[in-house]
Amino acid sequence: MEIIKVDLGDRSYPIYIGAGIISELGNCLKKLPVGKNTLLITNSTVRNLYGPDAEKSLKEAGFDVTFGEIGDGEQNKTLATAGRLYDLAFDKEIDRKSPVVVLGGGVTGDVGGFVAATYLRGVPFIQVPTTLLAQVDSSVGGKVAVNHPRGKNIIGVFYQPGFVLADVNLLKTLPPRELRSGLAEVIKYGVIWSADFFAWLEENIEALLAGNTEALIHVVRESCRIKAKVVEEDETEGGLRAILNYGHTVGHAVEALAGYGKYTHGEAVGIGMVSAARLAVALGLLNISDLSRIEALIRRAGLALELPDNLAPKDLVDSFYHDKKAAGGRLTFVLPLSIGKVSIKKNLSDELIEKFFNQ
Ligand SMILES: NC(=O)c1ccc[n+]([C@@H]2O[C@H](COP(=O)([O-])OP(=O)(O)OC[C@H]3O[C@@H](n4cnc5c(N)ncnc54)[C@H](O)[C@@H]3O)[C@@H](O)[C@H]2O)c1
Ligand SMILES: O=C(O)C(=O)C[C@@H](O)[C@H](O)[C@H](O)COP(=O)(O)O
Ligand SMILES: [Zn+2]
Repeated sequence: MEIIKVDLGDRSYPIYIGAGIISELGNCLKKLPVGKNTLLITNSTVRNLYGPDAEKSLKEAGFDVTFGEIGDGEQNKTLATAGRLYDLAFDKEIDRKSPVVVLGGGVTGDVGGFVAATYLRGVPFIQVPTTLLAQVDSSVGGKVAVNHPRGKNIIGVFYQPGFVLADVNLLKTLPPRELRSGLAEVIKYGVIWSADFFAWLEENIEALLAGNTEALIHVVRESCRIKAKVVEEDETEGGLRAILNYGHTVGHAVEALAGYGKYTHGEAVGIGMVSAARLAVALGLLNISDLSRIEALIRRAGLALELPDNLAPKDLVDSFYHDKKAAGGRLTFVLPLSIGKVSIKKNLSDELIEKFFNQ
């Protein structure tokens, strides 16, 4: 089992990475000063697949387990779902020492984490990510949230987990579409931070798509290492952390406008990364050959490059103004300057953005 540390003072925590380590969940939890009464939040799909393994490990380590099951899909990442989990937590006498263990993809992690952060003003919280996207991104860094009908992750807080346990063996049952979706966030790290990692992905994308264990461990490790560095420097997105939002201004707009669940988060981010890279080329910030490499890798990952045909440019641009990076009515875009380097642009005129997305 490998360990990557997220260094945040008294909110520091380990990310455990390996193949076949779900059996260690209970032992890892025993190291923390928590009570026995555990709420295990998962969805119907993941409960059938891995609920028994997680429950067994927790029980063998002496924990009592209550399952909190949510519906599968982005459309369930709502305050109503959180409300049902609060009711269950109350009924099961979850107290300030009771660990909330979240077993699932980013949807379960975000809504379960939001409940852990807000119930009793915060109870211990553990992330057991079961999708590639959740292992490389959503389980790390403490952004927890639910959606508003008009915008992604509009209601949320920063709340770090006690640890993250990423078992890549769990990815063996992941539908291919979800593996591809996770690769979008993986490619993001190459573009925003590391030309070497991007080049490694160009070499190994087929192995990843085939579910090769060593390749998956490598991407989970490298992605978590990069995300940890960014979060350590800027936990609550005062500045640098916005680079993790590369592709998300357009991506979040596509998800919300198409109706939650039509595009996966990764699919929408893939389209958003291409749009932002093309905007960077139009502004003379990025050269065409880097754009071509970004487009080619996203295409090879099996992801779409183009915005949906039926999406009205005006609706798209309007939704940019609700992006969390927008402030004082001004839009912010994360634009690549080269592979491995991005810039957070706050001074782009509204006219320029409107013209670009209307063409
Ligand atoms: N908090 C953050 O920093 C952060 C970062 C990135 C994304 N997100 C959020 O994460 C969400 C997307 O997460 P996601 O892509 O994991 O989607 P998801 O949670 O909906 O999971 C995708 C699908 O895979 C299924 N699944 C999960 N694990 C499985 C497994 N091991 N085997 C088979 N099926 C499995 C799920 O039931 C679901 O149907 C979005 O809401 C996005 O906004 C948050
Ligand atoms: O951790 C971050 O910071 C990110 O931006 C990671 C993103 O991949 C993730 O989708 C995040 O939830 C988006 O954040 P938001 O603040 O734009 O909702
Ligand atoms: Zn994302």
